[in-house]
Amino acid sequence: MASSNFTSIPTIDLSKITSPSSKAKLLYDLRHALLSVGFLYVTNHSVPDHVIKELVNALPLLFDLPSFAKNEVALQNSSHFLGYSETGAETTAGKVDAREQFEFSTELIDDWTPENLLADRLKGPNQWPSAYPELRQVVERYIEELTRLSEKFLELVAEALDLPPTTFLSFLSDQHRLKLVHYPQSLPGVTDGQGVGPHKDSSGWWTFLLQASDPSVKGLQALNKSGDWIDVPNIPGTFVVNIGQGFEVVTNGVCKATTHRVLSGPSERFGVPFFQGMRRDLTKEEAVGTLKEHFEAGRFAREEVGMESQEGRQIDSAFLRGKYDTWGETQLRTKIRSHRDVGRKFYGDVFEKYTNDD
Ligand SMILES: O=C(O)CCC(=O)C(=O)O
Ligand SMILES: [Fe+2]
Repeated sequence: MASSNFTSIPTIDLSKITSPSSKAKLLYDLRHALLSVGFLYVTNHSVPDHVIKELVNALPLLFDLPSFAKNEVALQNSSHFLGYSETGAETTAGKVDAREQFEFSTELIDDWTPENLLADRLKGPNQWPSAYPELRQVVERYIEELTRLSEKFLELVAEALDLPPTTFLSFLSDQHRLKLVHYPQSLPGVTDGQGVGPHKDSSGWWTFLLQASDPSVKGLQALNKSGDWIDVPNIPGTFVVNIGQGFEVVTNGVCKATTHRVLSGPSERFGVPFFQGMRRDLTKEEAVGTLKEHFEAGRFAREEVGMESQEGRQIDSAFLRGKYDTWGETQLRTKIRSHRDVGRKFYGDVFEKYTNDD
């Protein structure tokens, strides 16, 4: 296997599933990507072209809507953290991100009552902008396709890690989240501004990112194990796939969530991350304990596994450090810390606790 210190991102061709010999090669390559990189591209992923194109075409129209049309679906209205947040409303790694975004999820009803887990309040309906009625169908179709792809992918991941294909499916949530993100072009004279700061994805299992601008538009970078930032170029026909913090926990740190960031640049950029969700009621005990023996058994005990750069190690991972009991609570904490106005409005009882627990 190649060195862990990656300088480019591997590509996994999902059409190789069809024959046993090419599938063996796919699983071998995937295992390397999982253990040593944490970032990969998938090609031949079977998501229909037209589903992707319709979404890509919708993005400039959506972000061109006047402010009042965007703010009609403001994230501040939603105890589920679903809706529009304007540039300046989000911070990562202590700095303001230069991006605006619409956050959607699997369409669910809000049936939360105070007797339920507080984190179950994250579950609820989307807000759809009335100025763009066609958007709902486009987004729902895309979420449906990505839900399917991400489940199929999770089965391959299990096989690549010597586990039965369905191993990870029981950890899945009923709610997956999708963000439509717009990074405005940076101001003249400003180079390498923060589109989104260094982070590991905290929404769950795996992220499937569509880089939705022209391939000449750069910005996304992943941190390798020596602490160098590696460009993740936009390759047409692919999704960028990366490990989230939940998966890092369940694999006992054998598969690390890779730290990444987006730099803003001279051209505007669109990105569409799909975050495959993890059960909100999953406890740390269950997450770490279920596959502990498998991941500690020595089969992954190569020098580079589990290694991480200094900068990567410093990324906040509250669930891993055992601060809160459930995955859902950790996710709620992250959301409240990123969107403090929503936190104050809907989660006043826990706001101080979650924002002052460093
Ligand atoms: O826009 C991108 O390319 C990446 C966005 C991202 O990493 C995130 O929102 O978690
Ligand atoms: Fe991310």
